[in-house]
Amino acid sequence: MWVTQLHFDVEPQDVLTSQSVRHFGFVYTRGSLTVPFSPGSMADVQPTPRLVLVFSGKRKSGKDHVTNLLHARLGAPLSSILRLSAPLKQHFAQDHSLDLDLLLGPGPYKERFRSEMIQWGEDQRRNDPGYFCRLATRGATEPVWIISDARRSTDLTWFRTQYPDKTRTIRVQCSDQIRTTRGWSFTEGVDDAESECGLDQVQDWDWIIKNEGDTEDLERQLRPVIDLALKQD
Ligand SMILES: Nc1ncnc2c1ncn2[C@@H]1O[C@H](COP(=O)(O)OP(=O)(O)O)[C@@H](O)[C@H]1O
Ligand SMILES: C[C@@](O)(CCOP(=O)(O)OP(=O)(O)O)CC(=O)O
Repeated sequence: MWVTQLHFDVEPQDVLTSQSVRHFGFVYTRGSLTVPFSPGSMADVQPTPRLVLVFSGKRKSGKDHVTNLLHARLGAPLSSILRLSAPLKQHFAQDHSLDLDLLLGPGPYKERFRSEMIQWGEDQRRNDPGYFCRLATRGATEPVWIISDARRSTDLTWFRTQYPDKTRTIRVQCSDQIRTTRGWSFTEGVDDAESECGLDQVQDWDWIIKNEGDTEDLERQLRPVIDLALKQD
């Protein structure tokens, strides 16, 4: 087997906790990583998408609904949905013996653990604000990335720093009344915390999508996003 030396500008903790590295044998010395050279191990190199669509919005605004619709319109070979909360939930489910599928779904199960997950995620981000961005995107090979759930300005900064010419930001909005019909109720410590309010002051969204329930209207609003994604292919 060939062996190649790659230099990474990372800390040991970063490498040792990454999912992809767990899948491949390696020898790590500070600042460099020796990886068995195989097509699989190339997934470890930070990939370069052609377009990064970063969505955000308050809970029950419909981020998953809107990004699922966009993904359906663009198709799987062109795009993939990447959730920043997925690696967070995966770690959290493992540590606390929880049902990962239910945590990932839209139902009430995840709400029972939301505060704790926020806390746990913030502890990880304190050392490394890009931790979940990097884990969520690692190994993604599709040209168009649909990031479904930015929540903090550090999330936007991470994508804009990594992919300055490729990142576009989209805010999903709807009234609190409609969010309530979707199961939302105000929870202290969640709806007034950074997880939900961290991007409230942002003004320079590339698009704002009003997701108030009308599918035709939603499709119309997504048109310029879809056109951009298709044009870049
Ligand atoms: N435009 C819509 N039409 C019908 N149902 C919707 C629409 N937007 C969201 N929903 C539903 O509302 C619930 C919350 O939406 P979701 O996409 O999970 O929100 P978020 O990811 O922002 O928390 C889900 O059950 C979803 O199917
Ligand atoms: C701990 C979280 O990652 C949980 C996010 O879960 P979801 O992304 O499922 O939430 P909504 O879709 O907005 O309802 C939040 C965070 O602050 O990181």
